[in-house]
Amino acid sequence: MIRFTNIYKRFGRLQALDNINLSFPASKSVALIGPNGSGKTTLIKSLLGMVVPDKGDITFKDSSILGSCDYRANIGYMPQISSYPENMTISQVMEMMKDIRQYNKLDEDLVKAFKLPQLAGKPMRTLSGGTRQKVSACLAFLFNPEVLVLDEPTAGLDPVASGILQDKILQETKNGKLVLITSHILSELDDLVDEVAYLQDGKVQFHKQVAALQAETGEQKLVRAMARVMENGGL
Ligand SMILES: Nc1ncnc2c1ncn2[C@@H]1O[C@H](COP(=O)(O)OP(=O)(O)OP(=O)(O)O)[C@@H](O)[C@H]1O
Repeated sequence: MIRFTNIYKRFGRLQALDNINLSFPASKSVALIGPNGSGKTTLIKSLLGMVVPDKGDITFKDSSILGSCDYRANIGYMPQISSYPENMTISQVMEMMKDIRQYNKLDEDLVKAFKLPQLAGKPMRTLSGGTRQKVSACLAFLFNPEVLVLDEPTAGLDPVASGILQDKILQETKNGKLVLITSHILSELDDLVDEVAYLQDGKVQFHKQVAALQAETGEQKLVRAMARVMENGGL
């Protein structure tokens, strides 16, 4: 569904993405992991059109997205740090987004599960970090996109909210969507992701099915499997 081919991105002297080749199919949930500064957010932003690669191509359903913007309606994005019109209330932000976006069907599962209607009148500037994250999650899923890009989605969420979001991710991959997740909390990715792409210094160290990783390392938990991979200097 999404393919990165020979993607390079440089910021000054720093090679943030260094010949990235990755392909992600529909109906899968994929973890993008790697140390701080390894290029995960830059990769995500290049898919979203927020960073323009120096070289290479990115395709969505076999069509190049570079220089195009229509495909963005098919991607829901939950950023690591969100920025909203701070004086608007939650409901005003949601209504504004509905006015801007084209959509066939709204998906309000998370809006209901997070009980956002009860908070609808609160201005964005007054929200706790976790509630802001909930608003971001609701907006990412609201327009029923075919691809979801979630950057550190559970950071700041309490365990109940985290569980609700994880269940939603599992349900949507079953419904045929592609979900790309970055997270440093590997324990939260257990039972959630089907594949892992590991980046380091802007390069893909490996991209594997979780089942293959578990079989190769003899470890069921992602955190332990990843530790084995590091010990062995990559598989
Ligand atoms: N706009 C920019 N200008 C200059 N350097 C940038 C810019 N964006 C990212 N970088 C640099 O590119 C490298 C990759 O950053 P990126 O945010 O993609 O890493 P990351 O893997 O998402 O890290 P983290 O886990 O900390 O979120 C870092 O060294 C970062 O400082």
